[in-house]
Amino acid sequence: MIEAISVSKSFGTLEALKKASLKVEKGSVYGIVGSNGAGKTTLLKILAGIYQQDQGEVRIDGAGVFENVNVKEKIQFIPDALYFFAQHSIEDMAQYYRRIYPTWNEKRYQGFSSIFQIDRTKKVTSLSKGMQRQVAFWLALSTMPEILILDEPLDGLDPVMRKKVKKLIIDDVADRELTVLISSHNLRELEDLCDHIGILHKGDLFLQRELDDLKREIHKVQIAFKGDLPEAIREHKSILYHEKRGSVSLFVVRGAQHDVLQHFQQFQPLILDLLPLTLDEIFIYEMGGLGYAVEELIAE
Ligand SMILES: Nc1ncnc2c1ncn2[C@@H]1O[C@H](COP(=O)(O)OP(=O)(O)OP(=O)(O)O)[C@@H](O)[C@H]1O
Repeated sequence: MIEAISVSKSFGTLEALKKASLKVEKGSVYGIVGSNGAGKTTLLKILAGIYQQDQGEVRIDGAGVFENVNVKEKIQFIPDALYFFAQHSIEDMAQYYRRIYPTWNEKRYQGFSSIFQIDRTKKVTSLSKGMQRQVAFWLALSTMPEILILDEPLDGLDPVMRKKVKKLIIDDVADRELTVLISSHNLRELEDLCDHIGILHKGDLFLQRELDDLKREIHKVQIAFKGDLPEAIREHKSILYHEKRGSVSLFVVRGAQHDVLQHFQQFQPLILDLLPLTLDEIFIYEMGGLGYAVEELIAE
């Protein structure tokens, strides 16, 4: 289990992370989303034990992570900017990992060669960006990690490899309760993988929910009337967005489905549709509440 309790981190005068708290249960997949510069990488690096927090506590299975070798052996962190030793082939890197990780699984490493299909004698730094990312997953998953921390993990992978890597992660979560923390701007992808979502903005982890709850709590309403839109319809306290498209009005409203329906039905519309939002849309509307301009970003 990963726990962060009121964790803060500054770089000079910049507060990159402000009292962030989160809990990722064993076997759970937690996605961090946020605007550029929100503090996602900073948070992941603290949880992976690469940066030390200024304040607060970080615990992996109850123990501190910074400079704690026993804990770090259980964690694999794949950063957004990958690093490999300049002259090392894949096999040399594997040898390095074999020496460091007592949990290294040789059978798995050999077996993955049919998935990744890259010549193991090749120098890693001579490979393409996407191939280097494949190597990062190949090595990381061969150590049988208990915790996987991924920063923009699928960036640069082709669609087939994305699918294969996602399957490897999902299988490890199902088969051996791998705990995963992922940051990504690709919300469509997070939607496939995550059961929990946290939204970070300017160092503040301001919203955390189970993905299913998040989706249940916010709705897109398409509504049309014979005449004009009744003025009182806008009085629902949790309307996040409203737009008129011809004779149809679109509302994004936070609240329980039953309450939202009841509010709109009382005006006896000609058409009333309640639609689910994608994670992309939820992110855009929630960020809109924080002053981000949403109008030009609205998904259909
Ligand atoms: N080593 C560092 N030294 C100084 N400032 C830093 C350092 N690392 C991050 N920052 C600053 O901290 C803030 C958060 O950066 P971070 O990389 O964590 O954001 P992010 O959410 O991962 O962004 P992105 O989505 O753009 O990758 C930014 O303002 C960044 O400039």
